[in-house]
Amino acid sequence: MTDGITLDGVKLRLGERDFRFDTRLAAGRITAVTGPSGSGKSTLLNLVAGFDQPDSGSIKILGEDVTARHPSERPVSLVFQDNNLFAHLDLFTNIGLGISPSLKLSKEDRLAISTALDRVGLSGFEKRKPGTLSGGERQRAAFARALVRKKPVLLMDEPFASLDPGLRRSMADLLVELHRETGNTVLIVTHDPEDVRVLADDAIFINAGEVRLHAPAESFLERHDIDGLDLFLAARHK
Ligand SMILES: Nc1ncnc2c1ncn2[C@@H]1O[C@H](COP(=O)(O)OP(=O)(O)OP(=O)(O)O)[C@@H](O)[C@H]1O
Repeated sequence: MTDGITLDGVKLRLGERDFRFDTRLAAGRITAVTGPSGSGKSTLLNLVAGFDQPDSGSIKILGEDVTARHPSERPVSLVFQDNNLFAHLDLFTNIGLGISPSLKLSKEDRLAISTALDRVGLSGFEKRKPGTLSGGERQRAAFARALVRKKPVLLMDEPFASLDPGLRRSMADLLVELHRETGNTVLIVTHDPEDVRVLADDAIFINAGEVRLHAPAESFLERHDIDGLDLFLAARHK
């Protein structure tokens, strides 16, 4: 197995909470990140993205040690809950920033932005500011920005949480399509066992700051011997 993301002896304390991650995630696979609220799912993504720094241990992405690297220098795209969209810039510009922080955009780049907006169903929204969009539209805009960045690692924190079931499905299909095209390494935080079934190659279950199970999606869904996992598997997205 080629390593996509490795957390080696990573320890971190945030307030009163301790986290320990010793995990290797295979390259080129979609891994669902599950666990109860407050267990450490977002913290795991923040460590990989570089928004949280481990107190000890190291983090590698595609074999390269990124522990000391600034978030902007890590080969990752993010779709996080707050969408990280700039309120004063229109959607076209927000997505363009995903390609070039100085907004030096070639003709191909501009075409890629239009195509990405089209793929997430936001054609015609180019001039809109994030504040004029619904929560689900903002999530889709964040997804479009991840599409144009073409980084080898994609980190998604509940990216479909504000979408209705129809849109969830089409965004999930788009993610799988993108993954087939690029072979990127995807971590997706979800509270929905259906996402594990439909989207994921592998799944991990985090509880109280540690990975308690890491398994291929199919066998993950059949496990009944892990504390707290039954509750997750019994959940149905409303
Ligand atoms: N900067 C911080 N200072 C203190 N505590 C923090 C900090 N960041 C996170 N925590 C705590 O660490 C725990 C894990 O947070 P995290 O956001 O990783 O959980 P999660 O599994 O993503 O939860 P959810 O499903 O609710 O989004 C929570 O109890 C949270 O309050």
